[in-house]
Amino acid sequence: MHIRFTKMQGAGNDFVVLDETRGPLGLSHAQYRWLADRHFGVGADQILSVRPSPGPGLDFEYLIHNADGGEVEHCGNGARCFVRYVHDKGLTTLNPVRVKVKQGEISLALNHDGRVTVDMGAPVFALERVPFDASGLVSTTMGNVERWPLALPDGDEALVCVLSMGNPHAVQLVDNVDTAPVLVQGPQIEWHPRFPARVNAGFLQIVNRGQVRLRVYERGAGETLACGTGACAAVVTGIRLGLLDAKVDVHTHGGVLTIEWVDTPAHDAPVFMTGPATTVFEGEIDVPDLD
Ligand SMILES: N[C@H](CCC[C@H](N)C(=O)O)C(=O)O
Repeated sequence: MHIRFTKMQGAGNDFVVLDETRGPLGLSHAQYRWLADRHFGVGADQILSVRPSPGPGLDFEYLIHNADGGEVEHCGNGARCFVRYVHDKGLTTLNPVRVKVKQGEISLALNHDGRVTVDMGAPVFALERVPFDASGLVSTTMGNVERWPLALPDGDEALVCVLSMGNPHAVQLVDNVDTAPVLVQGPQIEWHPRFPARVNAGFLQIVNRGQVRLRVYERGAGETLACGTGACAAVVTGIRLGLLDAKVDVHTHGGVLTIEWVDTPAHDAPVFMTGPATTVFEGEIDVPDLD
């Protein structure tokens, strides 16, 4: 299948963006995996599909597939690239743009400084909605959030806060992201049996109440240079731990994301993320028939 695509990146998290507004391409999971492959395909952390509005009050639908081919609920850096794409391609002049994602609806706005602000929706802490199996575990509480001891191989343990930003996240505090065991614990946490849908593993270093450093080992993609939903999950966690203020700059290997969240008694206020979105190149490619 011959397809056109746009390569984009948001804080180094990179994407192949497909225009499916005239109809779905009908790609298989194996073909998504091939497109994301950095040796045999184009190379990307995720594949984003732009689809027409599914109904009233919505301007577009947005599908996300991880590099491993699996479809997921949400992608924050991808959302910023999405709104840049639909404006640059002349698919809309609306600003903000209301978009249907698997997990719900989000609002995306292009700012005058070229950055993009996304209403990422509210975090979800109900364990069954992450989902996280806490059976038999005893949590400890810090600030007003529970931390769960995850048993890892070789007697290791990670103390994680779990939440959903539409997609699942497990966030732990580390002294220094540069020396944190991201590439060892990352896959161990991603595939931990207590996460039946797997999970994105965040490693959060608090610099001060307005600055953090973050590395994320992403479900279905491995460590990425930045993770938008991961940045939201990390800041929400830090605020609930009592360690962060309501507006935080998240320093990732790929750039800086600004996250804003005002905690309320119900902890259900929306999270706002602002950051860059850049088109790298346009291309076309023959995708092999793969089931
Ligand atoms: N790997 C994530 C999806 C992409 C999230 C990330 N790229 C972002 O910017 O939020 C998951 O499986 O839930």
